Amino acid sequence: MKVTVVGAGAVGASCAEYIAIKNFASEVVLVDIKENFAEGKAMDLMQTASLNGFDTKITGSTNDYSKTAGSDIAVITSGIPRKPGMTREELIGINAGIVKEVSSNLIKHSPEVTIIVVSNPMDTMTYLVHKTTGLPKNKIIGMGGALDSARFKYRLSEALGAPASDVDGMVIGGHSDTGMVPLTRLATRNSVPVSEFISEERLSQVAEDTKVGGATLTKMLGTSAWYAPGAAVSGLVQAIACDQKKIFPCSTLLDGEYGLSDLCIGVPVVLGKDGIEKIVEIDLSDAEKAKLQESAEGVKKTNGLLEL
Ligand SMILES: NC(=O)C1=CN([C@@H]2O[C@H](COP(=O)(O)OP(=O)(O)OC[C@H]3O[C@@H](n4cnc5c(N)ncnc54)[C@H](O)[C@@H]3O)[C@@H](O)[C@H]2O)C=CC1
Ligand SMILES: O=C([O-])CC(=O)C(=O)O
Repeated sequence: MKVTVVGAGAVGASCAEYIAIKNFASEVVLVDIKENFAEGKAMDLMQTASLNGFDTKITGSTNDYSKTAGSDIAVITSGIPRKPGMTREELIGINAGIVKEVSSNLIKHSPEVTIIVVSNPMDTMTYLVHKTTGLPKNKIIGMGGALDSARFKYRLSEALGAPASDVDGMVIGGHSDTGMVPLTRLATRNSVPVSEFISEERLSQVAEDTKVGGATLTKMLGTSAWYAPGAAVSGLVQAIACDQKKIFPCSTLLDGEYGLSDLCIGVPVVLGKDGIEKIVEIDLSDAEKAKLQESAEGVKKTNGLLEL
């Protein structure tokens, strides 16, 4: 299993590290445009192999895509992150050009690749990768919901005074400060609806804190987060590489599912060796449907800024 990670910055390197530590891939190739940067990150990570006990071979390349040839999975993290006070949508001007170029380069050398898109604004960048590569829709996956759901579980665990491992919950919709739809109605603590333990008011606060999870960290760190994003990407890569058939909310091209079409947005999907093997349509309440619809309108507005 060969995995390419484009962008050896904060998220790309974190993602490569988690993939290596989980020890399921034979090879990870890091690519960056900055001279010797990916090579340096790869060397630093390889020097953790004996310490962390993994056999994955990590190499780096300065924009030489021949080194990525035959990749099974590629992750696109190249592009600029936001600074405090910015929205993800404001990154489109620079990141669209980068994502377009990177995805074209990837498929030249790996025509069968499955691409996971991370660069923001992620739902729109995922749509752009469809338009650029023409890959089948099961092979293009946007990562946002896996991270947002992890943040939802973190906030739920805080509110419940319970470990995150005792909590389950999912966030669908666009990966934006206003577009996320945390499914509070379906969140559980060890199979018991969380509404049995906390008030509606507290649950609404959990949902609001979840939606601004990325912005909150950007304000604290001066740039956006990387540990949880890297871990979330590694979970998607592992599900595909190991054919796990796990459900994650991912941004995928919709064609009538949830009453939406011609956009990529976060909905639950089954991930396995063929990438997105199924889009799972769950019964949403009228209020949840309305929120998803509103979120989709936001994503479509951002898609409208693309020069296709
Ligand atoms: N979808 C999600 O849930 C998340 C998305 N992000 C997004 O991921 C992206 C990366 O974030 P960070 O790693 O924090 O940024 P970073 O600045 O640390 O790393 C980005 C890297 O991309 C490289 N790069 C730029 N243009 C390139 C090109 N044409 N080819 C190859 N490499 C290129 C840069 O040299 C840099 O090393 C941002 O757009 C950020 O908003 C970040 C966290 C979560
Ligand atoms: O907040 C950002 O800009 C980066 C991101 O998408 C996240 O951490 O959720």
